Amino acid sequence: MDLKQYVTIVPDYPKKGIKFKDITTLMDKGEVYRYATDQIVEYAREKAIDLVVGPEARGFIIGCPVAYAMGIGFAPVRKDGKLPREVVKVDYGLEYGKDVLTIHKDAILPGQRVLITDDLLATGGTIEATIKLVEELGGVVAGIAFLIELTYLDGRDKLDGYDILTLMKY
Ligand SMILES: O=P(O)(O)OC[C@H]1O[C@H](OP(=O)(O)OP(=O)(O)O)[C@H](O)[C@@H]1O
Ligand SMILES: Nc1ncnc2[nH]cnc12
Repeated sequence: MDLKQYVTIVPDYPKKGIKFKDITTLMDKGEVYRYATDQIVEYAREKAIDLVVGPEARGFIIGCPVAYAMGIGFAPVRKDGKLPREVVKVDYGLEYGKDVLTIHKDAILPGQRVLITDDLLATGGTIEATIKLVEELGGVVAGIAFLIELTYLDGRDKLDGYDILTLMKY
């Protein structure tokens, strides 16, 4: 299936010069959303994943159905102040701003093989920060899966040494 036809490109959102890749027009078509999810599930099975971790908010959209299909857990990475118990934190930058990401301290058991999911790899700041959180808790980043990779940014360089699946490149 050609997934790209279901992604809508929105110019100058949320800032002038950004070509926003809107995946809602992929997600709202059940067979297309399932096809994309199934590709990531297949990858996660190959990597013998124990736990899926995804950053707020679009990492949840990709990661939760994968975790459900595999019968494994999902641990959310959230922006500062959103998780109710003890967290570890990291600062990060992204294509159009910067922020703080957090994860619950007990979200990952040491040695668990983690799949990190997100909709899109841009500068790589979000996933670089997510990797730091997973590794700080003793998790092993066994794979990273995205729907979309923006190859005109250098996100992949930040993730050097990690195994990456991307379903679409722009
Ligand atoms: O590779 P990067 O430069 O870090 O950019 C990619 C990140 O930016 C977007 O999330 P955003 O922070 O806009 O949050 P949202 O999912 O809550 O909209 C996107 O969903 C990725 O998580
Ligand atoms: N160009 C883009 N489109 C959609 N989400 C993004 N997150 C960071 N850059 C993005």
